[in-house]
Amino acid sequence: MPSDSRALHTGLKAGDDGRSFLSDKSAKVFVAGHGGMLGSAVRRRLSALGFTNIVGRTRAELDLTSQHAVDKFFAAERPRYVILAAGKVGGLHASSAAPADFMTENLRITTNVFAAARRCGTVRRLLYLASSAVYTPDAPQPIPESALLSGPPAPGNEWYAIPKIVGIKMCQAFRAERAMDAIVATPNNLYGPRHPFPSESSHVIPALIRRFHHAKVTGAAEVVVWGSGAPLREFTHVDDVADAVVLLMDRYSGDEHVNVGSGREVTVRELAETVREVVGYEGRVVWDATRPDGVMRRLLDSSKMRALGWQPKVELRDGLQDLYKRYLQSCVTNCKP
Ligand SMILES: NC(=O)C1=CN([C@@H]2O[C@H](COP(=O)(O)OP(=O)(O)OC[C@H]3O[C@@H](n4cnc5c(N)ncnc54)[C@H](OP(=O)(O)O)[C@@H]3O)[C@@H](O)[C@H]2O)C=CC1
Ligand SMILES: C[C@H]1O[C@H](OP(=O)(O)OP(=O)(O)OC[C@H]2O[C@@H](n3cnc4c(=O)[nH]c(N)nc43)[C@H](O)[C@@H]2O)[C@@H](O)[C@@H](O)C1=O
Repeated sequence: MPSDSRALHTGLKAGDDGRSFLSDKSAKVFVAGHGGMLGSAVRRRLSALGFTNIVGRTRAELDLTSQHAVDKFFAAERPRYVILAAGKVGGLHASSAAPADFMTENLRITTNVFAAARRCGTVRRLLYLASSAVYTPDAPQPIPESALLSGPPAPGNEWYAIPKIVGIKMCQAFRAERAMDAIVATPNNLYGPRHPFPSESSHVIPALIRRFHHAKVTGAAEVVVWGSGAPLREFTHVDDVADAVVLLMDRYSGDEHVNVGSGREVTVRELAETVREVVGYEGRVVWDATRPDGVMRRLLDSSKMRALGWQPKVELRDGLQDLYKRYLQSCVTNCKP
């Protein structure tokens, strides 16, 4: 297996013509999932850097689960770079509530985009977004990239994790066949603007912002939070992850996926307290032990990403304050409990 991009798809890897990603700003970049939380952060970052030819499609315009539609799109658009940030995503409860949808949609999106990108023949580099969910709960902490496939993913989360492992392996397979310069970023829990705010299926941060806000405006005496409060999580702001994605597109071409995490852990209890303070809710927090904790700890070893020059900038409290401000702005039209 090649350890770098030498000889990958002759003429189609970043840098062959002396151009790195960041010196190729008029090239067409397809950001799949450009309307999502991470995809929109990547698009904002690329625009700010001066990229002039960013292409995105909503799901209504291009359903990535349809191979025919994806082939047609790639044949017509012929992008030079692809960032695959589309997929079915959700919190702890979401994938166990809809296992078949998580498996089929995420596998289809991955196989369709990889096949079409290869067939169209213009793609110099493709970056796939995996997830820290790929690691087994028994992995050493902080979790190195080498822990991949050292054990099964967390029970209940395999429907999301296994398609993500397939995505990582897909990149390695395409590299092994010298078919495409495909690389992988593996972020931990993300938060930021455009975080979806549905109830049961959302991640913890949007769920808590919404619940504390609703309790504040209705004068409720308590807010119920899931689990014991003891699990540790490493949250990373999407703007920091977007920086990592750009950096990898520019400087990285290797078989191994690259972890992306802020390096700062908090317990769910500390998170709930911070959200309570940011929202300004003065009532009690009650822990619902009938709800799952999920994995007790999942801290990534992101030393490889840092060695490439990445430095996360957004502090959790600042990111939460910004998110709550945006939530209040969106409440003008829609702020259901
Ligand atoms: N959020 C997190 O904590 C983490 C996320 N990741 C990964 O990062 C990536 C981005 O996640 P995030 O931004 O949070 O997710 P979001 O749910 O915010 O965005 C996902 C995007 O994918 C699009 N999409 C989903 N299905 C299809 C489809 N069939 N055809 C076309 N577009 C589709 C959505 O479009 P639409 O809105 O129109 O449905 C949306 O724009 C994902 O691969 C995720 O697994 C990794 C680690 C943590
Ligand atoms: C990155 C990773 O992210 C996800 O895994 P997760 O970190 O377990 O996800 P979460 O945000 O849902 O929960 C974090 C913690 O928070 C606690 N918690 C408290 N109260 C609420 C609450 O109200 N809602 C939710 N969702 N969680 C709550 C909850 O009990 C847990 O301890 C997966 O989607 C996984 O697939 C993935 O890729």
